[in-house]
Amino acid sequence: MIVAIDGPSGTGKSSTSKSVAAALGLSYLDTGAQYRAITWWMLSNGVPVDDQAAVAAAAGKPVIVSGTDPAAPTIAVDGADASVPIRTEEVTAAVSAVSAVPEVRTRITALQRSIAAEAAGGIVVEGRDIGTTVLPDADLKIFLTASPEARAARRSGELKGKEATDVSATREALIKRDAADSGRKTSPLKKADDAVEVDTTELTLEQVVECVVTLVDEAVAAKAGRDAPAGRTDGEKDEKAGQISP
Ligand SMILES: Nc1ncnc2c1ncn2[C@@H]1O[C@H](COP(=O)(O)OP(=O)(O)O)[C@@H](O)[C@H]1O
Ligand SMILES: Nc1ccn([C@@H]2O[C@H](COP(=O)(O)OP(=O)(O)O)[C@@H](O)[C@H]2O)c(=O)n1
Repeated sequence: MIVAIDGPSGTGKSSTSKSVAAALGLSYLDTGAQYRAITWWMLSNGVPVDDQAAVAAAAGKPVIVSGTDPAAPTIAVDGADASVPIRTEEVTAAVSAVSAVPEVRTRITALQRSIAAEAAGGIVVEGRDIGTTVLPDADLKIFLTASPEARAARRSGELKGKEATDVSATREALIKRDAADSGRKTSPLKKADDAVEVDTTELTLEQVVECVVTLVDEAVAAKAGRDAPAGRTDGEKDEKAGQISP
């Protein structure tokens, strides 16, 4: 079971994906953390993030490793834990420019596909282009939305000090990042045609999780129906299998 959850910032992708994965025993991948990690590496290594050619030339250098346990997801760059530094304002302001570089996307997309392929028990992958580009054959695609006001209020609730009170600055920064992510040439933020859209503005996190768990259960049932050979019951299938390999 592969579940793709996309949408702009503050719609609840990370919180929902982690809870759904934990509830259903699936792995979890935060692809935004990977783009943040490569951005942090560029900033730490003096690569000018507005210089596409410089970013492209360095795109293959950092070694990024994601841990996919939804109860304790991890992100490491060149062997060091990067979970704290990738959340700074500096990284947040630079990540859209770095993630728009095609060489960066090619590398990170390949990494994401290999992680999804290795997740034998299934995985929830969240980001911006999972349903459209990274995993177009996902069993279930969800696109989360929410009003800019709700998203800004949620995000500023997470920030400390002065930023926490400045909801309008957070809102402007969010809108700017959405525009950059939606407007880029390579793999923009976009709802896949076959994604289910869930507007979370008026929903609690618990309600969103419940809604997504129901959608996953339905997708699992539909997949089981598709995989069962036509015209045979499960009992007949077991009997037949038993004859071939006792
Ligand atoms: N439906 C919701 N109602 C209220 N707060 C929410 C809801 N969904 C998420 N949040 C909160 O909003 C913040 C941003 O959520 P997050 O899951 O990080 O969003 P995203 O990954 O889409 O950027 C978190 O503090 C989270 O707890
Ligand atoms: N699949 C993805 C995921 C993130 N990103 C980029 O990474 C940035 C950070 O993603 P994130 O999910 O951590 O952002 P938040 O919504 O948590 O603030 C986004 O603004 C995009 O520029 C992307 O391009 N493609």
